[in-house]
Amino acid sequence: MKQAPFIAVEGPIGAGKTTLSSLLAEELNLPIIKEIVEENPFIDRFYQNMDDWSFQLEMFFLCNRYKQLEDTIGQYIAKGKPVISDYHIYKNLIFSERTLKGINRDKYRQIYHILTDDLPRPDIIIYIKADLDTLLSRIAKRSRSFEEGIDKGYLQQLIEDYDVAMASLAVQEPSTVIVTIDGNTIDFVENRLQFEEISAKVKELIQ
Ligand SMILES: Nc1ncnc2c1ncn2[C@@H]1O[C@H](COP(=O)(O)OP(=O)(O)OP(=O)(O)O)[C@@H](O)[C@H]1O
Ligand SMILES: Nc1nc(=O)c2ncn([C@H]3C[C@H](O)[C@@H](CO)O3)c2[nH]1
Repeated sequence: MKQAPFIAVEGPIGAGKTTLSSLLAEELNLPIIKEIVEENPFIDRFYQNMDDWSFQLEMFFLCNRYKQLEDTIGQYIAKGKPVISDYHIYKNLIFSERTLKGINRDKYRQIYHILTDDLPRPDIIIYIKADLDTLLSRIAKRSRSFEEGIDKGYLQQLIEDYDVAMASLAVQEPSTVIVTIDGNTIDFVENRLQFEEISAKVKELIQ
């Protein structure tokens, strides 16, 4: 593994990406890139009416993450500095393939590839897998107003989409190391020992 790895934490909604990446950033003394959530002007409306708001929402996420990734490249990756992010840019495609339809989906896919195909990809992906009940209880625990009443079918579909996407990334980007964590049984929030096992594994990979 190269000396200055680019690490991304991924998984479906509420899997614990921000929590785990923040803990790892602290433990490994890494700068962290977090996705923008609260400032998103479309997210409330999207959860109320996905058909009407998905294109605006997906484009907003894509533009934001593209800009963040450009900044991350300039500040860290191009300078050979390690960095951890609580998402992989590929998540745009995972969500948009599910929420968009027809011509909008085709156009979005093209824009996604134009913007991102030449950008560096993470060296390590930490993929947190969790089932529907676990995600629903974590989402409830976090208690964001716009996620109240989140559609279970949508969440279940995303769980499956993530599995397919990770398998496809393993083929598309064979040099990327994917570390899969069972978010149902591993409690990296309350159980220090379990967190340390994860951080030891990441340390081993980046040394
Ligand atoms: N493994 C875990 N064990 C116990 N609690 C957890 C675990 N992972 C996350 N949590 C809790 O679940 C909630 C959601 O976690 P977090 O916000 O990190 O998820 P996320 O994947 O970043 O969500 P989003 O997809 O919305 O960005 C938080 O309250 C967090 O403390
Ligand atoms: N549709 C859609 N596309 C995305 O790229 C995307 N990224 C995150 N989210 C949702 C999940 C959480 O509710 C909340 C915070 O992660 O925003 C997304 N929703």
